[in-house]
Amino acid sequence: MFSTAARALASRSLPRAPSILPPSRSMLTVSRLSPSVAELTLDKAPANTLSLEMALAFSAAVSEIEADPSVTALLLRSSSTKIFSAGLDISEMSGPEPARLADFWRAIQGTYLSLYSSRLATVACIEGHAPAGGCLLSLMADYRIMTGGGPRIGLNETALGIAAPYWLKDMFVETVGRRNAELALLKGTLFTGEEALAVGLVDEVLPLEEVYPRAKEEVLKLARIPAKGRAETKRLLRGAAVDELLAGREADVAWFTEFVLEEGTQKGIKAYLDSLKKK
Ligand SMILES: CCCC/C=C/CC(=O)SCCNC(=O)CCNC(=O)[C@H](O)C(C)(C)COP(=O)(O)OP(=O)(O)OC[C@H]1O[C@@H](n2cnc3c(N)ncnc32)[C@H](O)[C@@H]1OP(=O)(O)O
Repeated sequence: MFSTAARALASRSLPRAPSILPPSRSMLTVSRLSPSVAELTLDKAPANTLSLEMALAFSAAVSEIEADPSVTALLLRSSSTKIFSAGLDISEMSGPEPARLADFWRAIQGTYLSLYSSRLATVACIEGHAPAGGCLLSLMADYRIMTGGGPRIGLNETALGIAAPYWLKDMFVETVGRRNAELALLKGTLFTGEEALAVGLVDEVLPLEEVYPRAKEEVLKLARIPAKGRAETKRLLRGAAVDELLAGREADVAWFTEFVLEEGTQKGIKAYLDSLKKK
């Protein structure tokens, strides 16, 4: 059964990410695939990491697209075929200034609140790697199409000595099932496209050159489903999860900041960041 609050959610628009900084549009591009379908391209070299500014720009772009009533569907992709998104910008969590760290997490929550609760039909076109926060971005979509072979997707937070927040963990459990999620989360598994398909983390796997054309075909198809019923169904499926985070947003910020600022966590994050830079 859905809570009264979750039902109420269905009849009002959701709060968006806080406007801490003016969103920069240079990290994202928005275009139209058709009069009713928008395409949002992550374009922040080299790895489409989610910094505070990128997270705010992402939520602002989704809100802007949604504000146009003629748009019913959204395709999310990366300008790079190598990396969809390398997840959260780890330098935001290494030796952070506490107030910025808290704003950073609010902005990350905002990406989830904006896309997971979106009225739009959404497809993620995952041509390259999508670890951790990259996997989060794709999990928020309604349908995921990924390249087979090389790129990896999954929640590898434990490998960094951190943990996925409960709302990301919940979305992962909902998608791949309890046992698959436990196995993957505890080990920090990153899946190939084929492995991800086997556990239900993605919906289709194709050779690289076929991923984007197929993603376009799917989003154009989804755009033709009557928008009102689809949006209402989505709210019924996801409203309670969104509502839970809305009710406990600051408690989640406190959990994140305390965890990240701990000395042991800081050591692990710094070592991981250094290993990335030394590659
Ligand atoms: C309680 C806390 C809960 C917090 C939840 C956190 C979720 C997260 O998202 S944490 C971030 C997890 N992300 C990763 O572990 C991915 C790390 N990156 C990689 O494994 C690789 O970059 C890649 C497999 C995605 C791509 O490899 P490739 O060889 O093509 O590129 P690189 O040379 O490694 O990267 C290019 C460039 O980008 C920098 N970089 C990559 N990822 C991140 C990142 N997440 N944060 C900051 N910077 C990143 C990398 O250092 C390179 O920089 P330079 O060109 O300056 O060397």
